[in-house]
Amino acid sequence: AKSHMRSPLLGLNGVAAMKACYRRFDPAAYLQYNYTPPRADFTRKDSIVPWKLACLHRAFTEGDMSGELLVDIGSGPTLYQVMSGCEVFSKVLLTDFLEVNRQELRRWLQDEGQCSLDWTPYLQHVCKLEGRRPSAWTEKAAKLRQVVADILPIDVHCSQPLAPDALPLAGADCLVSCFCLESVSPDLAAFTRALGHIGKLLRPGGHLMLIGALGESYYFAGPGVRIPVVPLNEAQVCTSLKESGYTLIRLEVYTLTQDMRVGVDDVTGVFFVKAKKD
Ligand SMILES: C[S@@+](CC[C@H](N)C(=O)[O-])C[C@H]1O[C@@H](n2cnc3c(N)ncnc32)[C@H](O)[C@@H]1O
Ligand SMILES: O=S(=O)(c1ccc2c(c1)CN[C@@H](CF)C2)N1CCSCC1
Repeated sequence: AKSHMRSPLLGLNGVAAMKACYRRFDPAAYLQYNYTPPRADFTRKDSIVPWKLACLHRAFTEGDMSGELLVDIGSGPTLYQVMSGCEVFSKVLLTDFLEVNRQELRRWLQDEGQCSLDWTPYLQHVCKLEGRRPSAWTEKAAKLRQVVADILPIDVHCSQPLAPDALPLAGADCLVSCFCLESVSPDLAAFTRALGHIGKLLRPGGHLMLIGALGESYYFAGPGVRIPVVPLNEAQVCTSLKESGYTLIRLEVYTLTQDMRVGVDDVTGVFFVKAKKD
């Protein structure tokens, strides 16, 4: 009977249970679910991709950024999140908890082919935002391959998420993190703690670009791979930022249209935060 079917995750603490879920994360499926149409439809003005890429472009190019080192926290198998930043920072570090994701990134960066997703439309769109002709995407791809210095293991639940020698003593000049913290934390307290842990990687006065899901309680990272998510609202995001030593510069919210709700998760909105470390 069902009753004796105890979940193998029971008995683990919340963080350990989340880590057990991630052992089944399927990069190719994840990319297919989230980074192809209808969610990634460049022909539609109201699609979420143009909105997110525009938020990142504006945040990186409005003139208040300085320094050399940008670190992407929980990169996963995706690169869109550093396509604007790679023109502003001379060194970019990508990070993820899973080797399968680090491998996916390495495959693209070493241009070995067999990538799970073609990032060209994303590169072309960011070129357009920069006032360049879309055919400059090959130069942007080369720039990205040139500035990404490494792809490192990370665990945002550790008080020191990266290896001790991964960053210069002063820390990173800028962090970007997309759909990571709320997707890897068992509850709001763990989300806020993780925000504090990554804050320690950032120099005072450095910027954090945080993108994440609002109102999401689960998502699928492969067929039958259901991963729990901390459902957040805007107020909780703002409170967690303040509690973790950041000053909010801007919060923007995108509410997903009905046709963007494709069954791979129950996300209702996406937030974009630009903040500064106190
Ligand atoms: C929902 S995906 C986000 C991927 C990508 N940043 C994006 O924008 O789509 C969450 C990522 O967090 C990673 N992750 C899981 N546990 C983690 C942990 N404890 N610390 C840091 N990253 C973790 C996963 O491997 C996965 O790549
Ligand atoms: O905002 S998305 O639709 C998106 C992208 C990624 C995710 C979600 C939503 C919601 N579930 C998250 C689970 F962690 C992952 N988007 C997909 C197209 S490109 C820009 C990002």
